[in-house]
Amino acid sequence: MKLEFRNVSKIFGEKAAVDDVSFTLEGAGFVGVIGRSGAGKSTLLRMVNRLGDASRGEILAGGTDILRLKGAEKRAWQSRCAMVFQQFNLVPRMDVASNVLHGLLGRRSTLATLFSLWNNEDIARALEILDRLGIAEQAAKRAEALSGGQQQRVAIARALMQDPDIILADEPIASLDPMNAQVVMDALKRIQTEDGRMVIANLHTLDTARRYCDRVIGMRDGRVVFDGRPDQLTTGVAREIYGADASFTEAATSTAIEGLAPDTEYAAALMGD
Ligand SMILES: Nc1ncnc2c1ncn2[C@@H]1O[C@H](COP(=O)(O)OP(=O)(O)OP(=O)(O)O)[C@@H](O)[C@H]1O
Repeated sequence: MKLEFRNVSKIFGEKAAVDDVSFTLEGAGFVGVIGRSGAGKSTLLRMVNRLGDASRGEILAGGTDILRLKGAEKRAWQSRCAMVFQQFNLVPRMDVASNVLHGLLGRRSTLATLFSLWNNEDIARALEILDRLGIAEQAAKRAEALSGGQQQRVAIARALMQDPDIILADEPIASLDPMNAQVVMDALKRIQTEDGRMVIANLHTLDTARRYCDRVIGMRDGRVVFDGRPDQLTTGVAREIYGADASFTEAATSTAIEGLAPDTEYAAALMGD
C-alpha cells in the first residue's frame, strides 16, 4: 500500500485547516499524527476516506487520486479504509454483533442491511473478530452496556469486518482511561503487525506516539512540521510541534499509559482540548 499526499490543502472560509501537506506512506506500518487541538489532524484523516473533500492537492493510492473518485469507485475506496472515531460511533441500543456486522454496510444492498439479512458466514466472521479482540462474550449485549474500552474494540471489530487495507483512527483513545487506552492501542498495533494493514492514528499524546508508532507526522497550524521516527521525537521537537514555550513539559502531552499518574484531565486542559 502506498499513499502519497501531494500538496493537499483544506480551506474553511479564510482558514487553511490543512495547508499544503505532502508526504508519502509506503507499506504497512503504524503512523501517528500528532499536534495540538486544531492542528488539522482530523481534517487530514477525514480527507483520506472522503468524509471531507480537499480544497487542493492529490492523495494518490496505487497511482489513483482518491480525491477525485465518485459513486461506486468512491464507495469501494471507502470500504478499503475503515474509520475508527473518538466517540466510537456505535448504534447504542443495538447488540454488539449487529454493530460489527454493520461494517459490511458499504458492501451489501441497503435492503439486505435493512432487514438484517446476514448470512451465517458473515455472523461467524463477526464472532471470530470479536473473539480476537477479547470481547466475544459481549456479542449479545447492547453496545451501550459496554465500557468505553470495550465499545472502542467493537468499533475496531466493525472496521475489521470491512477487511480494510487501512484503518484510520481519529483520536481512538482520547475518551478512555489509561488502562483501556492501552488495551485499545495494543489491539490496533496487533492488527497492524499481524494482518499487515496500515494504521494511521491521530493521537494527542506524545508517549502513545513514541510507544506504538513506526512513523510520526507532527502537525502545527495545518502544516507538517515533523516527519520521522518516534525516537527522533525529542522534547525540543515536541515543543516545536505543540508550539509551547519553555514551560512546556512532557507531562502535558502524556496519557500516562505506563505511568502511575493518569491525570488526563489536567493534560487535556494543558493541550487546549
Ligand atoms: N467544518 C468545519 N468548518 C469550519 N472550520 C473547521 C471545520 N472543521 C475543522 N475546522 C477548523 O479547522 C482547524 C483544524 O481542525 P481539526 O479538527 O482538523 O484539528 P485537530 O488537530 O483534529 O484538532 P482536535 O484534536 O481538536 O480534533 C481548526 O481550526 C478547526 O476549527
